[in-house]
Amino acid sequence: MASSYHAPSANLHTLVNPSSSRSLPYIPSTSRFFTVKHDLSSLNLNSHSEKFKCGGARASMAEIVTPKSKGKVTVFDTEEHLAVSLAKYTADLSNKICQERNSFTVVLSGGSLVKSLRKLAEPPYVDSVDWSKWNVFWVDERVVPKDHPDSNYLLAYNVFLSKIPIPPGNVHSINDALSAENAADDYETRLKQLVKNKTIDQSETTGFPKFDLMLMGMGPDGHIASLFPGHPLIQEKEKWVCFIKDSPKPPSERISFTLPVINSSANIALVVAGSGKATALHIALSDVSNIDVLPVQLVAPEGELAWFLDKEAASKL
Ligand SMILES: O=C(O)[C@H](O)[C@@H](O)[C@H](O)[C@H](O)COP(=O)(O)O
Repeated sequence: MASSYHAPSANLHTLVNPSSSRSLPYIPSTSRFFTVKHDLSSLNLNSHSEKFKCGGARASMAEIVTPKSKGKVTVFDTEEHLAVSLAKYTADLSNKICQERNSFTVVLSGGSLVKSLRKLAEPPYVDSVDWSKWNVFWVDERVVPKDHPDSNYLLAYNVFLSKIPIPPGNVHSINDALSAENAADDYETRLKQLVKNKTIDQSETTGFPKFDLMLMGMGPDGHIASLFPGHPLIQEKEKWVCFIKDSPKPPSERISFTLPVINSSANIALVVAGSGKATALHIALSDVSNIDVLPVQLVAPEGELAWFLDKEAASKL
C-alpha cells in the first residue's frame, strides 16, 4: 500500500497537540517512569548501574526500569561500550536460539546500527558464533543496485557480513533488478516460502513471520525501518513487505517490513546513539501524550524489546 504522502513540516520540537489548538508547540512532559542524569556515574534511580570490561577499560552502563511494554533500556556512556554490549547480547541470543531450534533468523536495518554491530565480527564472537545457522534479512532496503553507496546490503556486507563465515545462500537481500513495487512483492513471496519450509518461524498469534531478532535503528524523526511519521504505510495491516516512493529520507524509493511483521518478532533491539535522537527518544520512552504518534512508539513485539542507548541519545530522558 503506497499513497500520496506529505512529509510533516513540523520538527519534533513543534509537534502539535491534536486535542487542543493545532498550532500549540509540543512541550515534553516530565517522565513518569524514570529520570536519567547526564553523568551516568551519578545515576541513582529505578536503575541498576554497573561497571563492565570494555577493551581493557572499565565502562559504565545503567539499566533503566520502564513499564514492560517499553522494554529493557540500557544506557552506555559511549557508543563503543554500546557496541561491545550489543555484540554480547546478539551472540548470547544466537547461542540460545540455535540450541533450541538449530537456526537463527536475524533482521538488519540500515543506518548507524550496522556500524554498532562491528564487534560481532571480532574475537571472541567471530569464532564462537555458529554463523552457519544464521539467516540474515533486511527490515528495509533502499531500491538501488547492491554496489550502490546507498545500499543497506552493501553497508552490512562491508562492516560485518564480509568478515564472518556465513553461507552466501543464507543472506537474503532484495532483488535489486526490480522496481520498488516488484521488489517488495518478490521479497514477501520469498519470506512466505521460507516460512513454509520452516527456515523462518511463524507467529501462532498473528500468522506473520516471527523473526528471532530484529536489530533496528531509529531516525531523528522517530522513524523505524522505512516507516515514517504520518505516512499511510504505518497503517498497513495485511502486507508483509511494502514499498515507498516518497521517503522523506533519501533515497526516496525503498521497501520495508510492515509493523505487523516487526511486532511479531521474538526479540527486537532498538539501537539509538547521538544527541540528534534525544527528543524522539524522550517521546518514545516517556509518558508523553496527545502528540502525533511516532512509528517508534508503535514498536511492541510479541517477544522482548531491548533498547541500547548512548548517553547523548538518553540526555532528555
Ligand atoms: O535504510 C534506512 O535508512 C534505515 O533502515 C533507517 O530506518 C535507519 O535505521 C534509521 O534512519 C536510523 O539511521 P541512522 O542511525 O543512521 O540515523
